[in-house]
Amino acid sequence: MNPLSDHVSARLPQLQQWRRDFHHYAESGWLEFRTATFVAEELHKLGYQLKLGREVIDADARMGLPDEAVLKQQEARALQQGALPQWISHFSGGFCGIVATLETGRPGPVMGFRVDMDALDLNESQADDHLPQREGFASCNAGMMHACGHDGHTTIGLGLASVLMAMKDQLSGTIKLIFQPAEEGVRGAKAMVAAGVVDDVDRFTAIHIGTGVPAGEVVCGSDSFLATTKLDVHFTGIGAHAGGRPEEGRNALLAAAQATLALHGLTQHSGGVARVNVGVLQAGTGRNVVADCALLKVETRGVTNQVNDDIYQQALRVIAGAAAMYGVEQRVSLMGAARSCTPTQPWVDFIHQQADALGIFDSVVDRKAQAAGSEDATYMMERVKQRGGQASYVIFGCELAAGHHNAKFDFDERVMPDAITLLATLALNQAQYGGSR
Ligand SMILES: O=C(O)C[C@H](NC(=O)Cc1c[nH]c2ccccc12)C(=O)O
Repeated sequence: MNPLSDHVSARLPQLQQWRRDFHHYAESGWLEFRTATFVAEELHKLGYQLKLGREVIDADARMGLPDEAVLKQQEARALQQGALPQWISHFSGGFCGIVATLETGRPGPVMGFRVDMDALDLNESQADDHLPQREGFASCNAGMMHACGHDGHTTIGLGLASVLMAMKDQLSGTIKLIFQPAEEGVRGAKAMVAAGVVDDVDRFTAIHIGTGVPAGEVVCGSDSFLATTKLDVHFTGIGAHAGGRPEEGRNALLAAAQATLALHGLTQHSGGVARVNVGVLQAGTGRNVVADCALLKVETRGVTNQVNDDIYQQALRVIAGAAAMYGVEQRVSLMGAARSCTPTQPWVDFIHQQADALGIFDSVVDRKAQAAGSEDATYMMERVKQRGGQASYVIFGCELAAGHHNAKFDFDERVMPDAITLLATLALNQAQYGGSR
């Protein structure tokens, strides 16, 4: 046994308790009020310096913010569910971000670690074969579910905070732990970058668990992120009597339906993988009324920023065309965005070497070929790289009960201590890093 593994092992019950609590009180993007107060309280108790809310989130750079009424109602819901009143004012109005800093007082780099805290807009399965349901920690919030593992990420962030504080005499430089809201829909990271949270970071590491990587494998420099743009489209037509005067109507429902079918055909690009998804289509108000309103929630993705931009421009033409076909108005709102981004090789090499040396992983690889998801941590990586720092994105493989974004998603909790062990090792052994900066 070594001191690090002792510290991690001693925290196993705490890790499970945190994770299951966050899972039970799942909160969607910009609404992580309860989660954020608990994270703040734990980090404060550990002795970290905290920056909260507006200090770490630029109000105007937030994308895809729920409206004022929802923010208010969800804050009240969080307080009813035990959110800590002494912290809530910092997060009020959709500012659920936290940056915890540990200055060791010894010279060394600023090491940044980023985790995300939000759930997805999804109803969790209530079937008996779904472990969180069986064990009583399935989401109690309708339409909100941790179906991507961010409950695990938040827990890994807190576990890392706890272990590093316990071993602070062996650290040098500065540790900066970033707890981000609203990763789903790629809405939160840009606002934290705009607030300057990574401007002083020399070596940046973001993480994800699962994503199809097998248990026991760690990907040290994932680079398969799709650039993406998220948009809401509002069609406004004219209502009319569907039997008596249909010709006087302008049908927003048909425009939305036409646009949806055409959008799903827009995935051809010689530059590589491109995707379009219409995840929500809402239209109309009554059976015998020509629908005067419709809403689409759309995303485009591409293997490069260029491919995504091209598909996005094509999507705008399709939307305008569908509106013209039916004589309705259309308005597009940008709801989120992320870039494709590659990690810096010297930092990937260091992570790889440290993961190998730990001996707790069956397989350590640099990258995975498959393009799959998007990530707004890419904004943070890009900023750190721009300023000459190192950045990577590490994926910890683990067994999943069902795929990401599925109502039966669940992950094997044993991935959490392994992730904490590697991340803590990067901080503890940073002096062994031989690359630039
Ligand atoms: O675009 C988003 O809303 C972000 C969201 N992000 C993730 O799901 C995280 C993720 C990144 N890479 C992978 C690969 C597989 C599953 C999940 C991911 C996504 O891609 O839908």
